[in-house]
Amino acid sequence: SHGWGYGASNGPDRWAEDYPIANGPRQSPINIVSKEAQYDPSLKRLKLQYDPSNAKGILNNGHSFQVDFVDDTDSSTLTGGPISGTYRLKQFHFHWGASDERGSEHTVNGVRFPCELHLVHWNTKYPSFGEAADKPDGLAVIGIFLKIVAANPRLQKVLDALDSIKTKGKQTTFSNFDVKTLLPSSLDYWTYDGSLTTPPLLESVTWIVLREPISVSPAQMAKFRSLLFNGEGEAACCMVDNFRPPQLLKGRKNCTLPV
Ligand SMILES: COc1ccc(CNS(=O)(=O)c2ccc(S(N)(=O)=O)s2)cc1
Ligand SMILES: [Zn+2]
Repeated sequence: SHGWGYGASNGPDRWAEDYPIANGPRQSPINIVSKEAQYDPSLKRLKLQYDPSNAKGILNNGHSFQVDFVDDTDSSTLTGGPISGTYRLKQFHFHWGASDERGSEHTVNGVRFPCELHLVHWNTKYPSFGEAADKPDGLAVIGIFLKIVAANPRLQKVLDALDSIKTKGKQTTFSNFDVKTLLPSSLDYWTYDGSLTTPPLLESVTWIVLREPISVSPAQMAKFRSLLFNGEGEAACCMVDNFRPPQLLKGRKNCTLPV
């Protein structure tokens, strides 16, 4: 397996060999130090509108699984917050650990969560996602922590679909899903300029990390861990620990809290 991954031979510590930007000035994720976050009165509140009919499919991409959205209109968008203009929802996916004490990519005051949800949006000032993906203001990703509390019924529809995409490359239709149901009650956030957390590690992401986690149960976490990194018929390798650890700030403002 020569491609990048999360194993000893192809994991985050070796990505710089094929993707030198891994050592760049605005890499993600980072550790968020809440007391060092500065207020920025110019920041607005997040405005999210998601149309359930835009949900298209669910795919095991060999690194995580993602739910893809139709993004040819402005019906599922992110506006406000730290960004200007309109960003369209492209997909959402998760990162998680082999056990509950790790799994998130961002950390808060050194605390790791068992899972982190990423809602990936692209700037409509560019003609397409592919065109936006390598621009400094091209993407905006909302990060939401999952915390072991109780079962989250809003996750169930996603988790129930995992049985049919167990191995790399498998996908199935996934329609009529309301992303708003995955949001916590507060949309307070930290924000900073960063990158994709997987290769190609493009430094094109305005990160918006919500302060309030959503809940997940141990049984639901076991469902995430039932996925496989490998393709059908290959040696089984559990899809776990698919997270990049926090990267150096390199002079960036730690984070800026909303008004
Ligand atoms: C131009 O070629 C390209 C451009 C972009 C990609 C990445 N694909 S992607 O946007 O779905 C994401 C990867 C990682 C994400 S994270 N964990 O930071 O939210 S988002 C691949 C090929
Ligand atoms: Zn991600």
